[in-house]
Amino acid sequence: MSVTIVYGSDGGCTRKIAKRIASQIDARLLDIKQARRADLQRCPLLILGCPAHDDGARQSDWKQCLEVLEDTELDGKTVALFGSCGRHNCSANFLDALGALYEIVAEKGASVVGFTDTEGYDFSEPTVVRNGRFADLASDEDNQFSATNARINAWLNQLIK
Ligand SMILES: Cc1cc2nc3c(=O)[nH]c(=O)nc-3n(C[C@H](O)[C@H](O)[C@H](O)COP(=O)(O)O)c2cc1C
Repeated sequence: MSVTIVYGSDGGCTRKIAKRIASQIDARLLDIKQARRADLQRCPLLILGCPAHDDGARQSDWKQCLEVLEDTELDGKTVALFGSCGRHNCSANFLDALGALYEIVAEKGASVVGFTDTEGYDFSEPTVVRNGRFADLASDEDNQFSATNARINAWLNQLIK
């Protein structure tokens, strides 16, 4: 299956996770700064990666380039989301950036796959929880980086199915 991973990253954590995911599946890797609508449009499985920055806001490149995603036809497409986040003083908005991306792709008719159990995470009010689970791969690179590989594998198993 053709897979495209589009990510944004300020500090490199999300890029690192994107590379780990790409190394396990046959995926094309694109920074959101370089992505064009056709890149997002032509793959059956689109994976979007975004860290939480500034009180749960989307990372800066995702803010600037969001129209690429907004202009893409996603009806009937399969989309998976992943994010890196953390910082002890951010637990109230842990993964909010992903919640906003989830809303955009779901409203455009995409089917979101790859959910993660919330057990073991430190958070209070995440907007990306759906039916009691994170609607994405949630990586806490600041506090729980040793758990990331196992979380990637469990999430990828759902996507590959
Ligand atoms: C300026 C700044 C603001 C952050 N704000 C949040 C936040 O609101 N919520 C959260 O869960 N994590 C927050 N974090 C933690 C980052 O999401 C985490 O370090 C992530 O791995 C960074 O990804 P990147 O290296 O790909 O940019 C923040 C980090 C920084 C540097």
